[in-house]
Amino acid sequence: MTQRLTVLGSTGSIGTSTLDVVRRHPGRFQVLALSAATQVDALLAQCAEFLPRYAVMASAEHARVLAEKIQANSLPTQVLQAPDALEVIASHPDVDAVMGAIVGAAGLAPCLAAARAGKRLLLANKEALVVGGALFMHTVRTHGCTLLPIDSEHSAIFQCLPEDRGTWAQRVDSILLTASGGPFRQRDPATLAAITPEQACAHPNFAMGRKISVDSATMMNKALEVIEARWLFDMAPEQIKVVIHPQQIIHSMVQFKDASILAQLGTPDMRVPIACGLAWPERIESGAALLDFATLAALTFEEADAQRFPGLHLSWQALRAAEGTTAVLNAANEVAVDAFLSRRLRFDHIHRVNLATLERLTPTHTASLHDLLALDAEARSVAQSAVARMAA
Ligand SMILES: NC(=O)C1=CN([C@@H]2O[C@H](COP(=O)(O)OP(=O)(O)OC[C@H]3O[C@@H](n4cnc5c(N)ncnc54)[C@H](OP(=O)(O)O)[C@@H]3O)[C@@H](O)[C@H]2O)C=CC1
Ligand SMILES: CC(=O)[C@@H](O)[C@H](O)COP(=O)(O)O
Ligand SMILES: [Mn+2]
Repeated sequence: MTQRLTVLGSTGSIGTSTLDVVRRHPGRFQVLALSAATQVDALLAQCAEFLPRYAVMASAEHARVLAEKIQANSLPTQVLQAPDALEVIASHPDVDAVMGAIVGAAGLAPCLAAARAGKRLLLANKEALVVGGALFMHTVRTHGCTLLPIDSEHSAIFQCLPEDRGTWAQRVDSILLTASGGPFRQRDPATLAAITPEQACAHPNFAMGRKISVDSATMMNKALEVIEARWLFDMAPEQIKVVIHPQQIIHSMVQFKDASILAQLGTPDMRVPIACGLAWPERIESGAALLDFATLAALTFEEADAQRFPGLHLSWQALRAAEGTTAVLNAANEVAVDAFLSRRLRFDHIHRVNLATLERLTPTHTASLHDLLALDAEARSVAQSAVARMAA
């Protein structure tokens, strides 16, 4: 049966890869809704190709421009813009599956809406779990949502874990998240102050959005992924380990109680976990190249250097601190990365902003979406002040 799809963040790296997989399977998927923030012409082109019923832009001005162009091109798509338009397309009764590919905490409310509506939710937006993990997983469990991880490491773990979730506690010892180490894995830490956004965004294996690329360079991406794994797989913080594997052929591993390890391998191409999530439990062609073991170079592993990547350990610390501390860390990091990308903050000061924000703010209320969004806003304000102090 045709799967009717909403793609949140369709103009981004994950969004366009999702539509590339969809394009390869005519008749299997129907795109019901798409969303973007700023790229009007890219969304217009997607509307012309996939003819969705709805398109959402994040701001009224962008929505107005898109609506004019949709009309000028005689397309059938209705443009929506309202604070809750993303939630509307994420929970629409005619939608079967939602791809959560918005970057940052902005994706939390629509992903939660999809979970609350019991959708099949393909989750790339790791920040949604970092901000709202407990509430998010409670909503998934109580509303019949099928949650499928899209982040490559978590898709790998999902594929390696036994299907019967009830047996994990007896069978699984730990999770081994692999990390590339980013573009500065071998760079002298003393030279990190002069890093430019262009250098930081040059990921060794994946072409991704700018925010996650900077996170990979600081290894804050792996810190967010440790927190994401804690919630997705209900593991204690000490059961989640990180190992650098620069080639990113092994996408992550599960270590069992008997010392056996299962790993998932493949070409580093996000269309693989996306196709896996779109079709699960079936398997469909993704467009990715097959791994050629005859020409594959050595697979190597190393420990992350705490001096070069001081942010990595904040994940375990935040998970052990008061609930909501991971939301504070996420907000601080979003503010700091944005300041770095707009050349208002040094690369090596991203960690200092994160630390300063964590030191200033102890969360108290985290039970509802409203609480979490208020905490997110407060942490952003504290982090902005830290950025201003460091830039002065
Ligand atoms: N890229 C990758 O390979 C991977 C990404 N992820 C995760 O997937 C998510 C998306 O990453 P990626 O595709 O790289 O990011 P991109 O920056 O490439 O794309 C983000 C998408 O979200 C939209 N968007 C941005 N801000 C807002 C907002 N405030 N409200 C609504 N929409 C918004 C953008 O619209 P517009 O472009 O129109 O401005 C775009 O469509 C992130 O959480 C990331 O960590 C996980 C694993 C791998
Ligand atoms: C493709 C993906 O899932 C990204 O999270 C990517 O793996 C980044 O990896 P590193 O953060 O290890 O560089
Ligand atoms: Mn990842």
